[in-house]
Amino acid sequence: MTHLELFFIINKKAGSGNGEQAADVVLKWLVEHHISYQAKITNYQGHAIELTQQLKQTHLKPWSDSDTTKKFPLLVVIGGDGTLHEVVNALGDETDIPVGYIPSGSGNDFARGVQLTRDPIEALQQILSVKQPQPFTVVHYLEQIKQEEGLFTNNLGIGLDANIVATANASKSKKNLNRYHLGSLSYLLAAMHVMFKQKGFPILVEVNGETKSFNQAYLCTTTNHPYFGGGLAIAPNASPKEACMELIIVERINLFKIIHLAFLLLRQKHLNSKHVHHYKSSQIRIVSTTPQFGQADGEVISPRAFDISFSVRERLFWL
Ligand SMILES: Nc1ncnc2c1ncn2[C@@H]1O[C@H](COP(=O)(O)OP(=O)(O)OP(=O)(O)O)[C@@H](O)[C@H]1O
Repeated sequence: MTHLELFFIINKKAGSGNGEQAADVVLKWLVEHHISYQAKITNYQGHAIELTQQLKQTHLKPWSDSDTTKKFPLLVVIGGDGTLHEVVNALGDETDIPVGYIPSGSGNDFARGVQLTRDPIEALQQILSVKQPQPFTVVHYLEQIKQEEGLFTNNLGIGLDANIVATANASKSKKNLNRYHLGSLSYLLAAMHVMFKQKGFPILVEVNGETKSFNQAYLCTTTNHPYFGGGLAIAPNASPKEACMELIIVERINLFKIIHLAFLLLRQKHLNSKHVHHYKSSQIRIVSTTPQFGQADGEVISPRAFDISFSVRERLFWL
């Protein structure tokens, strides 16, 4: 018996097939323990948005409407950061509808950021034992030029990190590596390629009442928790439990210095570099006038200019 009515959204393709493996063990465990559930499988990019919107119409409800005499309908995502991103955005302002999560992507940065186990059965048992959701910070973004808005759970980057994700997704090697469950290696290959190709670009930043301009930005990432790129601690002190986000700007420097900085990043010492600028705030605006790739939670935004304002929101997760 459980106090929850479970609705799963499953991306079997996440993590080069990890999603399918995780779903198999989780659903088998539930059957063995006589716990009923409903499961919906995503068939294409964006499908998790549609499935969440359907469930919102029919079953899901805000935690404030929970009734102790009835099972609470809980949406649980099995997939990676991109699938979670779609679900959180489909729920939008309804941040009081909790989301459970069983991470099974390749990067799993959100799971790292909220210190959630990456063992599917442990994550499931945690969901079943929890009695109420807990709030975490997510970040709202509004891009003024194209009038687009959304939420991210991890980070939104303009420049290098976005270029790496776009290059990896476009590469033929990703498909081949995915066949051998080595999808993450395609990001490393793309990083080595793009690190040298990414040019500096001008940005303007408004943060904590000050306006700052950078002529040669290289990486410009706003983040909700420490990790990006599958466990790299770009903002080691960021916390999704605090009502603020962090902005990291790295300037374009020569190749030797970039390589040195990459080693500092691996040792979480990069914030000491004079080429790395670090801000913490609950509101940030970034203007980037030359077309650059963007990425939100690992989902690519094709090259464009950005005038983007960030603010923090509280959202409930069932973790
Ligand atoms: N059946 C499907 N076929 C192809 N793509 C899908 C399918 N279902 C979902 N997707 C898309 O797959 C993309 C990647 O999913 P997700 O981010 O969950 O996995 P991942 O990239 O392996 O994990 P992470 O982001 O944690 O590294 C998302 O954009 C999602 O919309």
